[in-house]
Amino acid sequence: MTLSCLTNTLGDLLAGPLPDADPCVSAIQYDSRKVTDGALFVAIPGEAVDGHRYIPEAIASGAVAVMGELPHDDLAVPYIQVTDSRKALALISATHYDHPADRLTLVAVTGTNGKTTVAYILESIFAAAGLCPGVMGTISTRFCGREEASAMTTPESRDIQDTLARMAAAGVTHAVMEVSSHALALDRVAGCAFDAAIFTNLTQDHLDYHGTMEIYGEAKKRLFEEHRKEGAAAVINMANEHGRNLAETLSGTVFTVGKETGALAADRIEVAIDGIKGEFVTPNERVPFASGATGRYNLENILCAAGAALSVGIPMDAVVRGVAAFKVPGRLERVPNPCGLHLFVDYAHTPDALENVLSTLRHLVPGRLICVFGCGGDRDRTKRPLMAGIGAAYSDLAVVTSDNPRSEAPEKIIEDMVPGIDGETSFRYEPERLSKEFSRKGYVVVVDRREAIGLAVASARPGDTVLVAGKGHETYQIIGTQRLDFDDRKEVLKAVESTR
Ligand SMILES: CC(=O)N[C@H]1[C@@H](OP(=O)(O)OP(=O)(O)OC[C@H]2O[C@@H](n3ccc(=O)[nH]c3=O)[C@H](O)[C@@H]2O)O[C@H](CO)[C@@H](O)[C@@H]1O[C@H](C)C(=O)N[C@@H](C)C(=O)N[C@H](CCC(=O)O)C(=O)O
Ligand SMILES: Nc1ncnc2c1ncn2[C@@H]1O[C@H](COP(=O)(O)OP(=O)(O)OP(=O)(O)O)[C@@H](O)[C@H]1O
Ligand SMILES: N[C@H](CCC[C@H](N)C(=O)O)C(=O)O
Ligand SMILES: [Mg+2]
Repeated sequence: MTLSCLTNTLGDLLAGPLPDADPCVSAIQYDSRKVTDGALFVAIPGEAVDGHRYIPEAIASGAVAVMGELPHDDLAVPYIQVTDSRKALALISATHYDHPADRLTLVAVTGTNGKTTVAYILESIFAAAGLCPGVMGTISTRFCGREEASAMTTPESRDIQDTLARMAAAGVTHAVMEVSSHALALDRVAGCAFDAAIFTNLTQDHLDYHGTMEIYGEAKKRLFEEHRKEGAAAVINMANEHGRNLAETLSGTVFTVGKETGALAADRIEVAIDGIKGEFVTPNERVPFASGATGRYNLENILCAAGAALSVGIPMDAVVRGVAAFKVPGRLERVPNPCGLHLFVDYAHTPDALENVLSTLRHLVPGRLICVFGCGGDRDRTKRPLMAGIGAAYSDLAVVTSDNPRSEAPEKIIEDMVPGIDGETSFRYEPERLSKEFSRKGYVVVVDRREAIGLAVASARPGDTVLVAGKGHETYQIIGTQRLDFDDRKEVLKAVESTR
């Protein structure tokens, strides 16, 4: 495609005169390290570094044109100045890949918690309907039997368009994307128009990036205001106040879920440790359903996915079969063991998620509840005491440990957490003083996650429950700049083996 075919779509984003030369562009890159012969390099002023610095490197690697925000009149290749590099990158990428979003039925899901789960449920529903699903999200990008582990929940715009084009070429008919608030704030989904957009919930996370809950909420709202196709439904979870407010303020088609008088609700719900059953209620019918996922919050996820599926024309019987079949790795994943313990691994890494998963287990399992958890480094610090408070309040024993410390000192992260624990109701045990017979509700600090899991398992009696929270499907632990092999599911089993 020629450079002018790409720049034609930029309209108001153009900030300077277009160059006379019109080379053929074979690829678009925003990272100079990936530039090869014939590429257009888009320089992004980032938070860590300024992409404009890498223009010489990109040209040396074969870039035939460059786009960026700063003025440049001295380059060896044509230069296009724009007002917003990220937005321009998204629009030209959509053009370069020939608008793959238009060749698929594309559903987006946003919200603080539940995106990955909803994406798995929708994938299962699409498959049950005999369609060919594709998914882009936290765990992986997968379609037509291929699966690539994800580096990000929502990739950069160019990579989204590239993946959607590969999906469409492979025969994917229905794709679902998790859309993070970072992606919305950084225009990664500009150039995508969705056939349905789902809102799960909005609770505290990512304040390190967004600053306030209001700004965080505004970022999420952009999905519904800017990225829906004409007539596409906003599928809104009415079980929380943010959802109810959003449903009121949005124009266009709003498909509410979880409200008795709405488009889709649930009735006669029974929540047990091995799953949920009940009836879907629409204005026209009542249909029984069952799922192997448990917890009220998963009922909300099921309703969100089912609502989106119905809104894009999937029949109810396929919805019910898809809901019965889905499984999400690392989300209340049971670890079978020979010791009579109830062992679970879950990805709860926000206060709301931890509260939901702990209160679910609290109501459904007998015996004592032991929870191992930490907080990620280089992420929202203000959630640390809140998570610690919740972890200790709901558990008989909270084992406070490290998650992914990243560049922070693990001990410092724990220092931020511990003040959130109510010392009146939770006794601080020293690790060496803790025995299986601990009788007072309390907490213990063990910085090393492997040792923390070992202590939790060693402290449990048959019939007790151990929840290892925060890392779910992750198969690594990030300490400093090292990414070390670490899988909570394997670590729990190893701990069981060594205490037998
Ligand atoms: C806060 C955030 O999202 N940052 C993203 C942002 O980084 P940035 O603006 O700091 O970019 P930068 O590193 O300064 O680089 C600027 C430009 O120079 C380029 N560059 C850099 C070096 C070089 O040698 N050559 C070169 O061309 C880079 O490719 C980039 O285009 O743009 C980069 C390029 O697109 C992203 O890689 C980076 O994601 C980082 C890795 C990240 O950790 N993001 C997380 C927080 C994130 O997005 N998470 C959400 C999930 C959140 C949730 O749980 O809901 C996600 O969607 O994954
Ligand atoms: N609807 C929900 N409401 C509250 N908590 C939830 C909900 N669904 C899942 N959770 C909790 O949040 C955790 C993360 O769920 P999930 O991976 O589906 O969310 P996500 O939005 O994709 O998260 P991330 O942004 O980190 O990728 C789960 O392990 C569970 O503890
Ligand atoms: N997408 C989330 C994942 C958090 C996972 C948790 N294990 C942590 O490292 O904090 C984030 O980057 O904030
Ligand atoms: Mg996710």
